[in-house]
Amino acid sequence: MDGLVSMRTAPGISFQSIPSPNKRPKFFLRRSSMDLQHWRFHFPSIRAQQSGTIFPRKEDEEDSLKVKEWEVGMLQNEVAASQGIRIRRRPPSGPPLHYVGPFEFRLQNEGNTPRNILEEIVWHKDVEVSQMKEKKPLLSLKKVIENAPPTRDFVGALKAAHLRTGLPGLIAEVKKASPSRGILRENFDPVEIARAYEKGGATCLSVLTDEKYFKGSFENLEAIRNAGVKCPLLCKEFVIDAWQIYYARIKGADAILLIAAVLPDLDIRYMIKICKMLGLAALVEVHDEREMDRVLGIEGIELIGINNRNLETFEVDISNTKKLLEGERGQMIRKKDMIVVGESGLFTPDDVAYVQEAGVKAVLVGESIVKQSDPGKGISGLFGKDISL
Ligand SMILES: O=C(O)c1ccccc1NCC(=O)[C@H](O)[C@H](O)COP(=O)(O)O
Repeated sequence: MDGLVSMRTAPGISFQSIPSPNKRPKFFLRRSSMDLQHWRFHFPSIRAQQSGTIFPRKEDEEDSLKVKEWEVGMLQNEVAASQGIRIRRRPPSGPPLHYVGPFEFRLQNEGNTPRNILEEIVWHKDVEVSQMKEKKPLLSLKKVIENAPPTRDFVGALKAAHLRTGLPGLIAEVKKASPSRGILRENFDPVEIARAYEKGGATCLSVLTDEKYFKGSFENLEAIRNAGVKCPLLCKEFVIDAWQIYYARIKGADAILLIAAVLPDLDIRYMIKICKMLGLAALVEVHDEREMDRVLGIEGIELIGINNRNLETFEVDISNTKKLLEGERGQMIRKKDMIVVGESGLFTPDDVAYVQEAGVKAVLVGESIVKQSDPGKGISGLFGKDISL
Protein backbone atom coordinates (compact mmCIF):
# COMPACT_ATOMS: atom_id res chain seq x y z
CA MET A 1 0.00 0.00 0.00
CA ASP A 2 2.93 2.37 0.62
CA GLY A 3 1.07 5.10 2.39
CA LEU A 4 -2.07 4.66 0.33
CA VAL A 5 -5.08 3.59 2.34
CA SER A 6 -8.41 2.62 0.78
CA MET A 7 -11.69 2.98 2.60
CA ARG A 8 -14.83 0.95 1.96
CA THR A 9 -17.51 2.82 0.02
CA ALA A 10 -20.19 2.24 -2.60
CA PRO A 11 -19.46 0.13 -5.69
CA GLY A 12 -17.24 2.04 -8.01
CA ILE A 13 -16.17 4.59 -5.43
CA SER A 14 -13.29 4.53 -3.04
CA PHE A 15 -11.81 7.06 -0.72
CA GLN A 16 -8.09 7.08 -0.30
CA SER A 17 -5.72 8.88 1.96
CA ILE A 18 -2.38 9.94 0.54
CA PRO A 19 0.60 11.27 2.40
CA SER A 20 0.82 15.01 2.07
CA PRO A 21 3.93 17.14 2.55
CA ASN A 22 2.71 18.38 5.94
CA LYS A 23 2.23 14.78 7.05
CA ARG A 24 -1.55 14.98 7.31
CA PRO A 25 -3.77 12.79 5.19
CA LYS A 26 -5.79 14.44 2.49
CA PHE A 27 -8.77 12.71 0.99
CA PHE A 28 -9.94 12.48 -2.51
CA LEU A 29 -12.65 10.58 -4.22
CA ARG A 30 -11.63 8.06 -6.83
CA ARG A 31 -14.22 6.94 -9.37
CA SER A 32 -14.14 3.67 -11.23
CA SER A 33 -16.04 2.72 -14.36
CA MET A 34 -19.17 1.69 -12.48
CA ASP A 35 -22.31 3.65 -13.09
CA LEU A 36 -22.34 6.29 -10.40
CA GLN A 37 -25.56 7.99 -11.41
CA HIS A 38 -27.60 6.14 -8.81
CA TRP A 39 -25.21 6.99 -6.00
CA ARG A 40 -24.91 10.60 -7.05
CA PHE A 41 -28.66 10.95 -7.06
CA HIS A 42 -29.19 9.46 -3.64
CA PHE A 43 -26.11 10.87 -2.04
CA PRO A 44 -25.69 14.62 -2.49
CA SER A 45 -22.42 14.76 -0.56
CA ILE A 46 -20.79 12.50 -3.20
CA ARG A 47 -22.31 14.64 -5.94
CA ALA A 48 -20.69 17.72 -4.47
CA GLN A 49 -17.32 16.11 -3.96
CA GLN A 50 -17.03 14.62 -7.42
CA SER A 51 -16.22 18.03 -8.78
CA GLY A 52 -12.66 17.58 -7.57
CA THR A 53 -10.23 17.00 -4.74
CA ILE A 54 -11.62 17.73 -1.31
CA PHE A 55 -9.79 18.95 1.74
CA PRO A 56 -11.98 18.65 4.84
CA ARG A 57 -11.41 20.91 7.83
CA LYS A 58 -8.80 19.34 10.05
CA GLU A 59 -11.00 18.96 13.11
CA ASP A 60 -13.79 17.28 11.11
CA GLU A 61 -11.54 15.10 9.01
CA GLU A 62 -11.91 11.79 10.82
CA ASP A 63 -15.55 12.22 11.71
CA SER A 64 -16.65 13.20 8.23
CA LEU A 65 -14.83 10.26 6.70
CA LYS A 66 -16.51 7.89 9.15
CA VAL A 67 -19.90 9.39 8.38
CA LYS A 68 -19.37 9.12 4.63
CA GLU A 69 -18.18 5.58 4.93
CA TRP A 70 -21.18 4.71 7.03
CA GLU A 71 -23.68 6.47 4.75
CA VAL A 72 -22.42 4.89 1.56
CA GLY A 73 -21.98 1.49 3.17
CA MET A 74 -25.49 1.62 4.57
CA LEU A 75 -26.94 2.58 1.22
CA GLN A 76 -25.09 -0.16 -0.58
CA ASN A 77 -26.04 -2.79 1.99
CA GLU A 78 -29.63 -1.61 2.11
CA VAL A 79 -30.04 -1.87 -1.65
CA ALA A 80 -28.46 -5.33 -1.72
CA ALA A 81 -30.29 -6.61 1.37
CA SER A 82 -33.63 -5.33 0.09
CA GLN A 83 -33.09 -7.66 -2.87
CA GLY A 84 -32.21 -10.58 -0.57
CA ILE A 85 -28.49 -10.44 -1.39
CA ARG A 86 -26.48 -11.84 1.49
CA ILE A 87 -23.06 -11.42 -0.09
CA ARG A 88 -21.35 -8.22 1.06
CA ARG A 89 -19.25 -6.63 -1.65
CA ARG A 90 -16.41 -5.66 0.68
CA PRO A 91 -15.37 -6.37 4.28
CA PRO A 92 -17.58 -4.27 6.58
CA SER A 93 -14.68 -2.32 8.04
CA GLY A 94 -12.63 -1.94 4.88
CA PRO A 95 -9.85 -4.09 3.49
CA PRO A 96 -7.53 -5.71 6.02
CA LEU A 97 -4.69 -3.30 6.70
CA HIS A 98 -1.24 -4.50 7.50
CA TYR A 99 0.35 -1.13 6.85
CA VAL A 100 1.51 0.55 10.02
CA GLY A 101 2.23 4.22 9.70
CA PRO A 102 0.94 7.74 10.20
CA PHE A 103 -1.99 7.32 7.85
CA GLU A 104 -3.44 4.07 9.07
CA PHE A 105 -7.03 4.13 10.23
CA ARG A 106 -7.55 0.58 11.40
CA LEU A 107 -5.21 -1.87 12.97
CA GLN A 108 -7.92 -4.35 13.77
CA ASN A 109 -9.18 -6.98 11.39
CA GLU A 110 -12.41 -7.13 13.32
CA GLY A 111 -15.49 -8.16 11.37
CA ASN A 112 -13.39 -8.86 8.31
CA THR A 113 -14.08 -12.55 8.14
CA PRO A 114 -16.12 -13.60 5.10
CA ARG A 115 -19.28 -15.49 5.96
CA ASN A 116 -18.83 -18.07 3.22
CA ILE A 117 -16.69 -18.99 0.22
CA LEU A 118 -18.64 -16.88 -2.26
CA GLU A 119 -18.19 -13.81 -0.08
CA GLU A 120 -14.49 -14.61 0.28
CA ILE A 121 -14.13 -14.87 -3.51
CA VAL A 122 -15.96 -11.57 -4.01
CA TRP A 123 -13.79 -9.73 -1.46
CA HIS A 124 -10.66 -11.07 -3.07
CA LYS A 125 -11.97 -10.17 -6.53
CA ASP A 126 -12.65 -6.62 -5.43
CA VAL A 127 -8.98 -6.10 -4.54
CA GLU A 128 -7.76 -7.98 -7.62
CA VAL A 129 -9.93 -5.97 -10.00
CA SER A 130 -8.92 -2.61 -8.56
CA GLN A 131 -5.27 -3.59 -9.06
CA MET A 132 -5.90 -4.76 -12.63
CA LYS A 133 -7.75 -1.54 -13.42
CA GLU A 134 -4.77 0.49 -12.29
CA LYS A 135 -2.59 -1.39 -14.79
CA LYS A 136 -5.09 -1.43 -17.66
CA PRO A 137 -7.47 1.51 -17.50
CA LEU A 138 -10.83 1.22 -19.23
CA LEU A 139 -9.85 3.65 -21.96
CA SER A 140 -6.98 1.41 -23.08
CA LEU A 141 -9.32 -1.61 -23.18
CA LYS A 142 -11.82 0.32 -25.29
CA LYS A 143 -9.11 1.10 -27.83
CA VAL A 144 -8.21 -2.59 -28.17
CA ILE A 145 -11.90 -3.50 -28.57
CA GLU A 146 -12.20 -1.12 -31.53
CA ASN A 147 -10.01 -3.52 -33.54
CA ALA A 148 -11.10 -6.80 -31.95
CA PRO A 149 -12.58 -9.57 -34.10
CA PRO A 150 -16.38 -9.98 -33.84
CA THR A 151 -17.87 -12.17 -31.13
CA ARG A 152 -19.60 -15.47 -31.81
CA ASP A 153 -23.29 -16.02 -31.20
CA PHE A 154 -23.35 -17.93 -27.90
CA VAL A 155 -27.14 -17.99 -27.47
CA GLY A 156 -27.76 -18.73 -31.16
CA ALA A 157 -25.37 -21.70 -31.00
CA LEU A 158 -27.22 -23.19 -28.01
CA LYS A 159 -30.62 -22.72 -29.65
CA ALA A 160 -29.40 -24.30 -32.89
CA ALA A 161 -27.85 -27.29 -31.10
CA HIS A 162 -31.05 -27.93 -29.17
CA LEU A 163 -33.16 -27.70 -32.32
CA ARG A 164 -30.80 -29.93 -34.27
CA THR A 165 -30.31 -32.70 -31.71
CA GLY A 166 -33.37 -32.48 -29.48
CA LEU A 167 -30.90 -32.58 -26.56
CA PRO A 168 -29.71 -29.76 -24.33
CA GLY A 169 -26.80 -27.87 -25.90
CA LEU A 170 -23.63 -28.58 -23.94
CA ILE A 171 -21.50 -25.83 -22.40
CA ALA A 172 -18.41 -27.84 -21.44
CA GLU A 173 -16.31 -26.33 -18.68
CA VAL A 174 -12.53 -26.03 -18.81
CA LYS A 175 -11.86 -26.16 -15.08
CA LYS A 176 -8.73 -27.32 -13.32
CA ALA A 177 -9.90 -26.97 -9.73
CA SER A 178 -12.73 -25.67 -7.59
CA PRO A 179 -13.14 -24.66 -3.95
CA SER A 180 -15.57 -27.54 -3.32
CA ARG A 181 -13.68 -30.31 -5.13
CA GLY A 182 -10.03 -29.23 -5.05
CA ILE A 183 -7.86 -30.25 -8.01
CA LEU A 184 -9.99 -31.97 -10.66
CA ARG A 185 -7.26 -32.64 -13.18
CA GLU A 186 -3.52 -32.62 -12.51
CA ASN A 187 -2.44 -32.88 -16.12
CA PHE A 188 -4.26 -29.77 -17.28
CA ASP A 189 -3.77 -28.46 -20.80
CA PRO A 190 -6.64 -26.01 -21.46
CA VAL A 191 -6.28 -25.99 -25.24
CA GLU A 192 -6.11 -29.78 -25.47
CA ILE A 193 -9.21 -30.09 -23.27
CA ALA A 194 -11.07 -27.43 -25.30
CA ARG A 195 -10.27 -29.25 -28.55
CA ALA A 196 -11.39 -32.58 -27.09
CA TYR A 197 -14.67 -31.00 -25.93
CA GLU A 198 -15.31 -29.49 -29.35
CA LYS A 199 -14.55 -32.79 -31.09
CA GLY A 200 -16.81 -34.58 -28.59
CA GLY A 201 -19.82 -32.43 -29.52
CA ALA A 202 -19.79 -29.49 -27.10
CA THR A 203 -21.73 -26.49 -28.41
CA CYS A 204 -20.00 -23.85 -26.27
CA LEU A 205 -17.17 -23.83 -23.76
CA SER A 206 -16.96 -22.26 -20.31
CA VAL A 207 -13.44 -21.22 -19.31
CA LEU A 208 -12.64 -20.48 -15.68
CA THR A 209 -10.49 -17.37 -15.45
CA ASP A 210 -10.26 -17.01 -11.68
CA GLU A 211 -6.73 -17.88 -10.58
CA LYS A 212 -6.86 -18.08 -6.81
CA TYR A 213 -9.85 -20.36 -6.31
CA PHE A 214 -10.14 -22.25 -9.62
CA LYS A 215 -6.58 -22.22 -10.95
CA GLY A 216 -7.85 -20.68 -14.17
CA SER A 217 -6.61 -17.65 -16.08
CA PHE A 218 -7.37 -15.14 -18.80
CA GLU A 219 -4.35 -16.59 -20.60
CA ASN A 220 -6.25 -19.89 -20.85
CA LEU A 221 -9.22 -18.10 -22.37
CA GLU A 222 -7.02 -16.26 -24.84
CA ALA A 223 -5.07 -19.41 -25.74
CA ILE A 224 -8.25 -21.35 -26.45
CA ARG A 225 -9.58 -18.49 -28.60
CA ASN A 226 -6.31 -18.28 -30.53
CA ALA A 227 -6.02 -22.04 -31.02
CA GLY A 228 -8.77 -22.06 -33.65
CA VAL A 229 -11.47 -23.55 -31.44
CA LYS A 230 -14.79 -22.53 -33.01
CA CYS A 231 -17.17 -23.00 -30.07
CA PRO A 232 -18.34 -19.70 -28.52
CA LEU A 233 -16.61 -19.10 -25.18
CA LEU A 234 -18.07 -18.16 -21.81
CA CYS A 235 -15.69 -16.28 -19.54
CA LYS A 236 -16.44 -17.89 -16.17
CA GLU A 237 -15.53 -15.09 -13.79
CA PHE A 238 -16.91 -13.44 -10.69
CA VAL A 239 -17.95 -10.17 -12.27
CA ILE A 240 -18.36 -7.32 -9.80
CA ASP A 241 -17.25 -4.41 -11.98
CA ALA A 242 -18.10 -3.47 -15.56
CA TRP A 243 -14.38 -3.19 -16.30
CA GLN A 244 -14.16 -7.00 -16.18
CA ILE A 245 -16.63 -7.27 -19.05
CA TYR A 246 -14.44 -5.14 -21.31
CA TYR A 247 -11.41 -7.17 -20.24
CA ALA A 248 -13.16 -10.47 -20.99
CA ARG A 249 -14.09 -9.15 -24.43
CA ILE A 250 -10.49 -8.40 -25.35
CA LYS A 251 -9.37 -11.81 -24.07
CA GLY A 252 -11.69 -13.59 -26.49
CA ALA A 253 -14.96 -14.09 -24.59
CA ASP A 254 -18.28 -14.35 -26.40
CA ALA A 255 -20.29 -14.47 -23.17
CA ILE A 256 -19.84 -13.62 -19.52
CA LEU A 257 -21.41 -14.79 -16.27
CA LEU A 258 -23.42 -12.50 -13.98
CA ILE A 259 -24.27 -14.01 -10.59
CA ALA A 260 -27.53 -12.73 -9.08
CA ALA A 261 -26.38 -13.74 -5.57
CA VAL A 262 -23.63 -11.15 -5.90
CA LEU A 263 -25.03 -8.37 -8.10
CA PRO A 264 -27.95 -6.09 -7.27
CA ASP A 265 -30.54 -5.52 -10.01
CA LEU A 266 -29.11 -2.12 -10.92
CA ASP A 267 -25.71 -3.69 -11.64
CA ILE A 268 -27.27 -6.52 -13.66
CA ARG A 269 -29.26 -4.04 -15.76
CA TYR A 270 -26.21 -1.89 -16.36
CA MET A 271 -23.97 -4.85 -17.18
CA ILE A 272 -26.51 -6.36 -19.57
CA LYS A 273 -26.44 -3.09 -21.51
CA ILE A 274 -22.65 -3.16 -21.65
CA CYS A 275 -22.71 -6.77 -22.86
CA LYS A 276 -25.12 -5.86 -25.66
CA MET A 277 -22.92 -2.93 -26.64
CA LEU A 278 -19.88 -5.22 -26.82
CA GLY A 279 -21.66 -8.05 -28.63
CA LEU A 280 -21.42 -10.42 -25.66
CA ALA A 281 -24.09 -12.74 -24.31
CA ALA A 282 -24.76 -12.68 -20.56
CA LEU A 283 -25.50 -15.86 -18.64
CA VAL A 284 -27.38 -14.62 -15.59
CA GLU A 285 -27.08 -17.20 -12.84
CA VAL A 286 -29.63 -17.83 -10.09
CA HIS A 287 -29.88 -20.40 -7.34
CA ASP A 288 -33.18 -19.78 -5.60
CA GLU A 289 -36.71 -18.53 -6.24
CA ARG A 290 -36.01 -15.03 -5.06
CA GLU A 291 -33.07 -14.62 -7.43
CA MET A 292 -35.12 -16.10 -10.26
CA ASP A 293 -37.96 -13.64 -9.62
CA ARG A 294 -35.54 -10.71 -9.59
CA VAL A 295 -33.99 -11.81 -12.86
CA LEU A 296 -37.37 -12.41 -14.51
CA GLY A 297 -38.15 -8.77 -13.74
CA ILE A 298 -35.11 -7.49 -15.66
CA GLU A 299 -35.53 -6.67 -19.34
CA GLY A 300 -33.14 -7.97 -21.98
CA ILE A 301 -32.05 -11.26 -20.38
CA GLU A 302 -31.95 -14.13 -22.87
CA LEU A 303 -29.98 -16.72 -20.94
CA ILE A 304 -30.66 -17.83 -17.36
CA GLY A 305 -28.45 -20.33 -15.56
CA ILE A 306 -29.90 -22.30 -12.67
CA ASN A 307 -27.04 -23.38 -10.49
CA ASN A 308 -27.76 -26.61 -8.63
CA ARG A 309 -24.81 -25.81 -6.38
CA ASN A 310 -25.37 -23.51 -3.46
CA LEU A 311 -22.28 -21.33 -3.72
CA GLU A 312 -22.40 -20.50 -0.02
CA THR A 313 -22.56 -24.08 1.29
CA PHE A 314 -21.40 -26.20 -1.72
CA GLU A 315 -24.50 -28.36 -1.41
CA VAL A 316 -25.50 -29.73 -4.84
CA ASP A 317 -29.05 -30.83 -5.66
CA ILE A 318 -30.19 -31.15 -9.26
CA SER A 319 -33.84 -31.00 -8.23
CA ASN A 320 -33.19 -27.28 -7.76
CA THR A 321 -33.51 -26.85 -11.54
CA LYS A 322 -36.94 -28.49 -11.50
CA LYS A 323 -38.08 -26.48 -8.47
CA LEU A 324 -37.22 -23.16 -10.10
CA LEU A 325 -38.91 -24.01 -13.39
CA GLU A 326 -42.22 -25.12 -11.95
CA GLY A 327 -45.44 -23.16 -12.26
CA GLU A 328 -45.58 -19.50 -13.23
CA ARG A 329 -41.83 -19.08 -13.43
CA GLY A 330 -41.56 -21.77 -16.09
CA GLN A 331 -44.50 -20.26 -17.96
CA MET A 332 -42.94 -16.82 -17.97
CA ILE A 333 -39.63 -18.23 -19.20
CA ARG A 334 -41.35 -20.02 -22.08
CA LYS A 335 -43.36 -16.89 -22.90
CA LYS A 336 -40.21 -14.80 -23.02
CA ASP A 337 -38.47 -17.52 -25.09
CA MET A 338 -35.50 -17.55 -22.69
CA ILE A 339 -32.90 -20.30 -22.74
CA VAL A 340 -32.38 -21.94 -19.38
CA VAL A 341 -29.06 -23.60 -18.61
CA GLY A 342 -28.94 -26.34 -15.96
CA GLU A 343 -25.64 -25.95 -14.12
CA SER A 344 -23.58 -28.18 -11.80
CA GLY A 345 -23.80 -31.70 -10.48
CA LEU A 346 -24.65 -33.42 -13.78
CA PHE A 347 -22.92 -36.79 -14.08
CA THR A 348 -25.13 -39.27 -15.94
CA PRO A 349 -27.55 -39.50 -18.89
CA ASP A 350 -30.34 -39.72 -16.31
CA ASP A 351 -29.22 -36.40 -14.79
CA VAL A 352 -29.26 -34.75 -18.22
CA ALA A 353 -32.69 -36.22 -19.00
CA TYR A 354 -34.00 -35.05 -15.63
CA VAL A 355 -33.05 -31.39 -16.14
CA GLN A 356 -34.19 -31.51 -19.76
CA GLU A 357 -37.57 -32.77 -18.58
CA ALA A 358 -37.63 -29.84 -16.15
CA GLY A 359 -37.30 -27.45 -19.08
CA VAL A 360 -33.63 -26.64 -19.75
CA LYS A 361 -32.36 -26.28 -23.31
CA ALA A 362 -28.70 -26.27 -22.31
CA VAL A 363 -26.47 -27.72 -19.59
CA LEU A 364 -23.21 -26.47 -18.13
CA VAL A 365 -20.97 -29.32 -17.05
CA GLY A 366 -17.48 -29.33 -15.54
CA GLU A 367 -16.37 -31.99 -13.10
CA SER A 368 -17.90 -35.11 -14.66
CA ILE A 369 -16.24 -34.53 -18.05
CA VAL A 370 -13.01 -32.72 -17.20
CA LYS A 371 -11.96 -35.59 -14.92
CA GLN A 372 -12.04 -38.18 -17.72
CA SER A 373 -8.72 -39.13 -19.34
CA ASP A 374 -10.35 -38.19 -22.67
CA PRO A 375 -12.75 -35.32 -21.86
CA GLY A 376 -14.34 -35.73 -25.32
CA LYS A 377 -15.31 -39.32 -24.49
CA GLY A 378 -16.52 -37.99 -21.14
CA ILE A 379 -19.22 -36.18 -23.14
CA SER A 380 -20.54 -39.41 -24.68
CA GLY A 381 -20.57 -40.91 -21.19
CA LEU A 382 -22.57 -37.96 -19.90
CA PHE A 383 -25.19 -38.12 -22.67
CA GLY A 384 -25.16 -41.91 -23.02
CA LYS A 385 -24.29 -41.62 -26.71
CA ASP A 386 -21.97 -39.93 -29.15
CA ILE A 387 -23.34 -36.40 -29.65
CA SER A 388 -20.58 -35.29 -32.04
CA LEU A 389 -22.44 -36.60 -35.08
O1 LIG B 1 -17.57 -25.41 -7.89
C1 LIG B 1 -17.37 -24.78 -6.83
O2 LIG B 1 -16.82 -25.30 -5.85
C2 LIG B 1 -17.75 -23.34 -6.74
C3 LIG B 1 -17.52 -22.66 -5.55
C4 LIG B 1 -17.84 -21.32 -5.44
C5 LIG B 1 -18.37 -20.65 -6.51
C6 LIG B 1 -18.58 -21.31 -7.70
C7 LIG B 1 -18.28 -22.65 -7.82
N1 LIG B 1 -18.47 -23.34 -8.99
C8 LIG B 1 -18.95 -22.78 -10.19
C9 LIG B 1 -19.92 -23.70 -10.80
O3 LIG B 1 -21.06 -23.56 -10.50
C10 LIG B 1 -19.44 -24.85 -11.61
O4 LIG B 1 -18.12 -24.66 -12.03
C11 LIG B 1 -20.25 -25.19 -12.86
O5 LIG B 1 -21.61 -25.02 -12.73
C12 LIG B 1 -19.94 -26.66 -13.26
O6 LIG B 1 -20.27 -27.50 -12.19
P1 LIG B 1 -19.82 -29.03 -12.13
O7 LIG B 1 -20.33 -29.71 -13.36
O8 LIG B 1 -20.47 -29.58 -10.90
O9 LIG B 1 -18.33 -29.04 -12.07
